[in-house]
Amino acid sequence: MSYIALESIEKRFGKQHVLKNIHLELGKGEFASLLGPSGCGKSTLLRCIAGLETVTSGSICIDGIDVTGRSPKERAVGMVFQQYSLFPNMTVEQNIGFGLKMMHVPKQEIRERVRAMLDTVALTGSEKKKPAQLSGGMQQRVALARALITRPKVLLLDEPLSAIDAKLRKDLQTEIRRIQKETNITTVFVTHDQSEAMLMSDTIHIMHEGVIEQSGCPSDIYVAPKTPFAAGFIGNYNLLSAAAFQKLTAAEIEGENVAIRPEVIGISKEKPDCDEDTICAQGVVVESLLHGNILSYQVRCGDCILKTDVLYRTVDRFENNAPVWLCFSGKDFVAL
Ligand SMILES: Nc1ncnc2c1ncn2[C@@H]1O[C@H](COP(=O)(O)OP(=O)(O)OP(=O)(O)O)[C@@H](O)[C@H]1O
Repeated sequence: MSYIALESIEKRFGKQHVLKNIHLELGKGEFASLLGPSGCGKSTLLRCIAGLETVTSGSICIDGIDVTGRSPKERAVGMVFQQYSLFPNMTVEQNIGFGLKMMHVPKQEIRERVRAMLDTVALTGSEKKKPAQLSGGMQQRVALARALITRPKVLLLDEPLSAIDAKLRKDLQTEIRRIQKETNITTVFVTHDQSEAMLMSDTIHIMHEGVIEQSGCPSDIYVAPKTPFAAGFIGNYNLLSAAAFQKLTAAEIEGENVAIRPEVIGISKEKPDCDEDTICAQGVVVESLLHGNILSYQVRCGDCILKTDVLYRTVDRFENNAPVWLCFSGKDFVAL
């Protein structure tokens, strides 16, 4: 049975229809991401699960209990937001223990649970510090500890890493996942960053204009997007109309569109020796950009521009306007 089950969720703000017939199920201990661009309804959906927004229709069950009409407190959810929202005048340990104090938990027990939680979030030694003395990443770990200490049934994370700089953000992604696994807490994570969702999640739900367009494990979504939107959002796929693709390659396809990942397309000066399953097209380099160790080319082939990503490990680099050949396996494109 699902630990969290959302059935036919609709949410309207006046005339604006923000969530449309959302179905979502999570197993106990699952880490699910809601992934989508700004304004697609991710935070609203999370707030509906938390009870901070009421749904227009539909039902929400947590641990077998219908919580649709219940207050946030009655739902036993812990939440972490983008803003750290810690109490600035309290120490780290006071911030973490606050929820337990409100629940009138005995002082000795609060001390023990705070100590254990400091250990879980790797903040032992910082207990007497005030939030202003901590880095952004440390503050977010305090926020996480504060959300977890009351042992909620569900952890809801609303873009908790978006205010944190890139290097630290990578560390915290791994750290949050470690803590989530260690506590086995069922978690819904909102992000607009596809690589973050890929790295952290058991399941990804791609949202677009209030609808869940595709759900699945990260690798399945990456290799087999089901809609042009999913393909554009998750794998930086090349998207071509079927007609344009056929003109270019003469390949037989079913569907209206074709999606090809940039990294499956090879680029070379000469036409490569290839078997009948390989598709080759001649083109001209329009642009090249170096992203770390990945060299991204844009190549004009007929009426289309195709992106191709190659590992930058040699001194060879095609200049703009250089004539090139692109080739990829006939198995490596997705018809949508
Ligand atoms: N309380 C509200 N009243 C009216 N409209 C709202 C309210 N909350 C959200 N909306 C609208 O609902 C839509 C979805 O917003 P939401 O914050 O859920 O999107 P999001 O995908 O989380 O985007 P972002 O990443 O920018 O927060 C937006 O058009 C927003 O303006």
